[in-house]
Amino acid sequence: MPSLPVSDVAHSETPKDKKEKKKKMKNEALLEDGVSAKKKKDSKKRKALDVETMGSEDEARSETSSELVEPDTVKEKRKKKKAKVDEPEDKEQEVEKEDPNAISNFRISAPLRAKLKEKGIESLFPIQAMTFDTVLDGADLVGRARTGQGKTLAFVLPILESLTNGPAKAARKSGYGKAPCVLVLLPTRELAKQVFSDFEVYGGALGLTSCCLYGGAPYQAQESKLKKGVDVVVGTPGRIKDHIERNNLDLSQLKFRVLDEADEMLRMGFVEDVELILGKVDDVSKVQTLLFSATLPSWVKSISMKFLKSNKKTADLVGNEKMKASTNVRHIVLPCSSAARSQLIPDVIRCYCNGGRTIIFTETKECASQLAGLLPGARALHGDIQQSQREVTLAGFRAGKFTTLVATNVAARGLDINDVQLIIQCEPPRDVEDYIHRSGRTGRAGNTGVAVMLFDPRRSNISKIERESGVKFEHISAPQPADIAKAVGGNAAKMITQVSDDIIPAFKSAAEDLLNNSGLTAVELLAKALAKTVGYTEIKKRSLLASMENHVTLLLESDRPIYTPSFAFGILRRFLPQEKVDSVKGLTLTADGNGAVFDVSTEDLDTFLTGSENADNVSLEVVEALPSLQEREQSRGRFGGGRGSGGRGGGGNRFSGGRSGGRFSNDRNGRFSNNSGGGRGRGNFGADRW
Ligand SMILES: Nc1ncnc2c1ncn2[C@@H]1O[C@H](COP(=O)(O)OP(=O)(O)OP(=O)(O)O)[C@@H](O)[C@H]1O
Repeated sequence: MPSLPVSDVAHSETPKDKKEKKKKMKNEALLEDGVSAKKKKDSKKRKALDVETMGSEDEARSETSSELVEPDTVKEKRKKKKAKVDEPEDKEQEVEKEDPNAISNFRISAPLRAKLKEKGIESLFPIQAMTFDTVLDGADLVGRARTGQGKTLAFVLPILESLTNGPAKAARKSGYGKAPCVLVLLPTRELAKQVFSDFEVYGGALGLTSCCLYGGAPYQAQESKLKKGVDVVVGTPGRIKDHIERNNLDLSQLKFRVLDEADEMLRMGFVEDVELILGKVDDVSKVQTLLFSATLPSWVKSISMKFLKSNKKTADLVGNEKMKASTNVRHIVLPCSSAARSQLIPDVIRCYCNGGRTIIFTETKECASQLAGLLPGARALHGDIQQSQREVTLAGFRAGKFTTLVATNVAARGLDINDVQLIIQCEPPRDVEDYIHRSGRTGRAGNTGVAVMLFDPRRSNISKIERESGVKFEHISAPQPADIAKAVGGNAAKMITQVSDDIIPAFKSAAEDLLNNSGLTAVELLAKALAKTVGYTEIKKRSLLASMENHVTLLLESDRPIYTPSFAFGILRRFLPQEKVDSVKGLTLTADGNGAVFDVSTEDLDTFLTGSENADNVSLEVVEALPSLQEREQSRGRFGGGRGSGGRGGGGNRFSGGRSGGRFSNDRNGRFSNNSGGGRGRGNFGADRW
């Protein structure tokens, strides 16, 4: 474990000092689970960087795999080795003294250091600092850190150094037609392109060449790059396998293989392709294998034993920490029926996106297309969209040409897009890993963000995700007009004050007419102008339960506990005609077992309230905030849904943790099979979902 104390600055602070200090504090705050937390939790030293037992206890005993530890001497050793790379400049020495993670403290050569600085990177993030020497010195590695904490550079930097100044240098071939020495496998095309671009930028600084091989793009350009020869190949398993089978790709010279987002790649059914690709290396002892992800379910750890050497190292910045999702993200849940989603989402964006970008995740491709069509200015990204269009869409989103992307899980993993402030999940995902990765598209590299998950209280169960991700969800209800006005009013005012004064004369007489003839005060008129500026011209009251427009939420209580929905409906029938009882939406029991809440149309509100006044021992009132509600699992289990007290059987598939359909499953022996029955898993796996 690296010993990375951060010393205080004793001398009087220069502006540069202040900048460094600020950055350092930011990183410490961001990575409190990693490095600075260590300082705080001296007594619990091993908690933050916990050792992951690889496979079963027996397996672990038979292995020599170990967690990363950094004895005191390593830092000195690192300094000596670094001195061989080149001499530090004076100012670098200063930084080095202050910040043990400063890039000048690592064996990073001058051109790479310059490139990092050009990109604003002056010190390594904890996962990078922790694994740099290990990878450079030749070990296999399993690395886990939360989303957005820099896992990509954790493998890119030491690999590049190894190839140019380290152990792999001697073996590296050069010249026309050279076979690659690095192979990086990723689950999606978009992610492959992103990682490729890091290799291009940083590898380019060291004279190394890279290419990206992914499906949906023409073969020819990829073939000609391979023919010319490259140092690094990044790609998706299916296309890489195709190139191997076409004899375009020679893996005999490989020095590094990287499985990024390893669990997703294997879960998607790429396991056969991955095995075939990794099996192309004759002498495994000469190749280093690195495996990274923010989530490493136990079955991935088992499979890693097959691909990685027995003396592999593990760097786990999540470990046994309860919180597996990003700690920089505000995790929120909001009840909403599927019918109300498209009306609600624009207001959620208004309230929470803070002027930045939003990614909305849907469960199916069809939903993504439909929703993108309904939201002004939004575009869809999913597997049925042609690759060339996918690239245009993502490039447009990155460039800020539009600010709302509606995507399937194809965008859930790894994508690093600047200024994504808000993630909306239209319903709880099937797996906790999906939740962790989707919400991790915001709150990256020290920034903060908001992840809002919509759920239908009658259908979804969020407690499994809460339990397994360690997230404590903040419960909110649909933004009401006052919330929206508050959230966007400031923006609107800013937009108005930014309009040039030169424009005033042209509109002055129209403004005077309005003021004189509208019957409204100047403030009232200005309020209208502000609302119009941000496109909000109607007051729409929403229900709290299903977030439906022109509906309100009522709480029903009686002199007896309400244990079942049918009991609640029975009470309503005592004072309402059947057609009104049938119009009730989303009836859900309260957690205390004493009441039920439901939505009714504002038109029917009077009928309901008057009816209840005439009924004995019944109380009915409009609620402004939702009480705690029973979850589906709880109400069925306790009060007779016929699924047993665990609430997990039968239709519990969605949250059962079992992997349905063509998903990857593992049996007790740690052997893996793709239930879809052969073929490339991706095509068979959840065809409507990606
Ligand atoms: N040392 C560093 N200093 C500043 N920024 C960094 C550093 N390392 C990486 N970054 C930036 O942090 C962001 C997140 O990095 P990266 O995409 O590698 O995260 P990740 O851990 O792989 O996330 P995910 O699990 O979502 O794939 C990127 O924009 C990257 O450029």
